[in-house]
Amino acid sequence: MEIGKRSSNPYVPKHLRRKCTPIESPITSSKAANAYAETYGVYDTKALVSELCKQFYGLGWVLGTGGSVSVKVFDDKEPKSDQLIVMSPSGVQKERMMPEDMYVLSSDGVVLSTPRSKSYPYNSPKCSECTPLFLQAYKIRNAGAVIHSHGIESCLVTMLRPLMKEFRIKHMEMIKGIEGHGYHDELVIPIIENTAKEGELIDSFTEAIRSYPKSTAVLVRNHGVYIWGETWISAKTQAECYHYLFDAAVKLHQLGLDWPSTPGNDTICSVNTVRGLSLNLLRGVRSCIFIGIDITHVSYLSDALCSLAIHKLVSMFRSQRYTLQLRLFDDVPKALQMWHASGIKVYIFSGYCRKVQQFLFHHTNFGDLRKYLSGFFEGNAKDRRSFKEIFLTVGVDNPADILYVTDNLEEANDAEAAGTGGSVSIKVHDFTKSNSDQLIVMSPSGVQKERMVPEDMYVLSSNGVVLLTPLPKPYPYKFPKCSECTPLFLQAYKIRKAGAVIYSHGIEACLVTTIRPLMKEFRVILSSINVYA
Ligand SMILES: CSC[C@@H](O)[C@@H](O)C(=O)COP(=O)(O)O
Ligand SMILES: [Zn+2]
Repeated sequence: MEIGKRSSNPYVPKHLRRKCTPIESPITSSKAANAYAETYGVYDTKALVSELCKQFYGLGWVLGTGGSVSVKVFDDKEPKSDQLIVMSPSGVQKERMMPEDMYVLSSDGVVLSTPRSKSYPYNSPKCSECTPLFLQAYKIRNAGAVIHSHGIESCLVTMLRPLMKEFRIKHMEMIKGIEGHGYHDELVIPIIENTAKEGELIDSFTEAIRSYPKSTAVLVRNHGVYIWGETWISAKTQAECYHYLFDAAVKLHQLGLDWPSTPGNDTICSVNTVRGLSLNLLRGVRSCIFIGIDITHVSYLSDALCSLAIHKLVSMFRSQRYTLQLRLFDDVPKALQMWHASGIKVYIFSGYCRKVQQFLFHHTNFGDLRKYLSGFFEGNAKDRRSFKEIFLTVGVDNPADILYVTDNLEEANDAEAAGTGGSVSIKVHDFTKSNSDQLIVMSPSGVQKERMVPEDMYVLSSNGVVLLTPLPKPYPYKFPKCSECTPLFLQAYKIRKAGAVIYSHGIEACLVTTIRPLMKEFRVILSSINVYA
């Protein structure tokens, strides 16, 4: 393991990463191994496990010191089977966990780092009793993270049919969230019998893992569930889906319904992928980027000024009678900064004279951004000569090395025809356009929704063309993909002129369709609650 060259652990969300100097010595002894166990890659994972403990406490999975969480320390130079393991301690209040409370183990279970003892009334630290079981999931299934939950649903679901050695469920959309399963698959999870001590589960647990190679969970009767995944994201996502399905089974049982025979709707078609332009700004090498600007980006003190010529506005501004500001969306300065830092030259291209362009980028809502710009060009996207002039001036051999960025699809097509390597809109909100012309912001597919930030969103034109794709994140995050719900959302926007659409997997929304399997409508009468469309 080479330590000195280690960069911050991309496996862990950015806000949890620690900035500190890595330890320089390679691991040659157990002392060095202990030193490695304190590097920031390990610290980041400790921070992640303590954050997950808090989150899982909120979900009721690790109440009363029950349950446990463990994640491998990602290291792209080591096979996963050799990577270190961070483990929550035994008998602790999970919602109060801090990174320094965590244990670090070698891949074969040797404790490399023990948390410091705390004064009375805390017990002296002890590694989780789940350790031997976690190690089996790591070893046999090559897991990247293992979660043990005491969530009440996972306990109750094993009690409904005390003689059953398996939990089975089908015809539930959330089954798709379990690795290796589709909507039409039946989910089967082994149930093992509880023992007085967690460690005594080891034989039946190991046998269950081996006998159910498709399962990524083992239920422990009257106790809880063990869940693992290739990465912490996969383990967590699956854990959420498993708990949802256990909850659904318990509720269906309460309703007197037999959950495995829940009828499905096999007529649902698979959704089409969205056609259109999906261009990621970081994909492919570009030597320079051109940004087209037009009047829609400029906000004025008074709407009445909108129709005035930009030159006049500038002179009015100079006369100090009005305030003029180039209003940019939050991600614009970030993008400019990022491109600038990575050596990409960014130019402004606009029908406005260069003086005006400079003036606007001098006075933005993020201050003077001219330092990120390499030049200003005046021209018309329709005029090929403008582009020829640009190619000559900036000195690119291949016009495809230029990325032309605009909020105007027509202009983008003109630029592309002139040979620039594609086009993408940054963002635009044109208040003059009607509702049906407005852009759509869409959450991405297969993501942890509670961790979403504005930069993770897709931007689509009103007819479903993807105009802006979020940047990819490092492992273990998946490559961005637009929501599978997109075609359905577009219908609600188009047919109902909706301003927003929400698609919920709320368990109530699911169960209400199951109660009367043959009914094609949900109706409420004589109720004090009215359902509004
Ligand atoms: C409520 S105590 C539960 C424990 O005995 C055990 O089942 C458990 O899940 C947690 O083990 P721990 O050793 O605290 O990590
Ligand atoms: Zn337990």
